[in-house]
Amino acid sequence: MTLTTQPADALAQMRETAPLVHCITNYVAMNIAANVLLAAGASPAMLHTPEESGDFAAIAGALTVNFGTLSPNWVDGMHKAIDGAQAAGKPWVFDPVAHYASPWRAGIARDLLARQPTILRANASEVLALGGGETAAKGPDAGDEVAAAEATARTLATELGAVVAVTGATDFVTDGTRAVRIDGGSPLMPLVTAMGCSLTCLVGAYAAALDDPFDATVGALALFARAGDIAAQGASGPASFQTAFIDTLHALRPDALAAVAVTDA
Ligand SMILES: Nc1ncnc2c1ncn2[C@@H]1O[C@H](COP(=O)(O)OP(=O)(O)O)[C@@H](O)[C@H]1O
Ligand SMILES: Cc1ncsc1CCOP(=O)(O)O
Ligand SMILES: [Mg+2]
Repeated sequence: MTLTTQPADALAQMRETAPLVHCITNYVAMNIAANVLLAAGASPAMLHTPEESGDFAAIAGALTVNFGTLSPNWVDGMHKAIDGAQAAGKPWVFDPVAHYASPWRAGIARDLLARQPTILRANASEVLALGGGETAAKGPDAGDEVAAAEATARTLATELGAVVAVTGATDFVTDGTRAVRIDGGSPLMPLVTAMGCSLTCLVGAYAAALDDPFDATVGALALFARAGDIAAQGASGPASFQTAFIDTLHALRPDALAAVAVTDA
């Protein structure tokens, strides 16, 4: 097995650490992502202004950068936050939401990728397009299967020296050497906005608590997969699923993660 720290132990460590996570995320995601982190056992802070983002990133356990709702002032705040995190030796996670949506956004994605993220978390269409591939997607929703993006993810991980997580019905995580697939979750997950953005923030929480960013990423994705399975059982649609999902994150005990299928790829 590729993992040194299994998802159950990773969850216990993350909760014991209760890491402060500096999340630069979009207006759509701020509320649900903060609630996801609190329910899972981390401590979120959603702030982005360049006047303070560098100082704050240095005192947080990890930084996450998601550019879903972008403006020039935010871009400045992102770069200052990355400066602060890197100077303090803290990991940072990049979520390039719909980076192919406009030439301006694509250029900013290239600039941020050049800043050496510790972890890249994206859906299959975003990963495919980062590798120069064709995608059917135009906005934040994926239009491609994870399997179609696995080879690109391996190449990107090696080129960037980062962990790359491609999410969808079956998630794929690689650092260029190790690779796993994670099954679970629910088809209701892509029907709730900002689930991926929330997951990116949670990956940051795990990266703050664990030394190995690969194990951290797999741990966070395994928690989402298991919580998605459980929450879907009592949900009648996307809205009740969202509520049940946050309740499940709060109630879930580490030993429940033994049921998640994490297989070498
Ligand atoms: N069809 C599906 N079945 C099960 N889980 C899914 C499905 N689609 C997405 N997920 C899960 O939803 C979460 C968000 O992933 P995804 O929808 O790919 O991100 P994004 O919201 O950025 O497009 C991940 O935990 C992923 O595993
Ligand atoms: C709908 C939307 N529009 C801009 S950002 C955003 C949220 C995207 O969230 P996710 O990538 O998690 O689906
Ligand atoms: Mg997304």
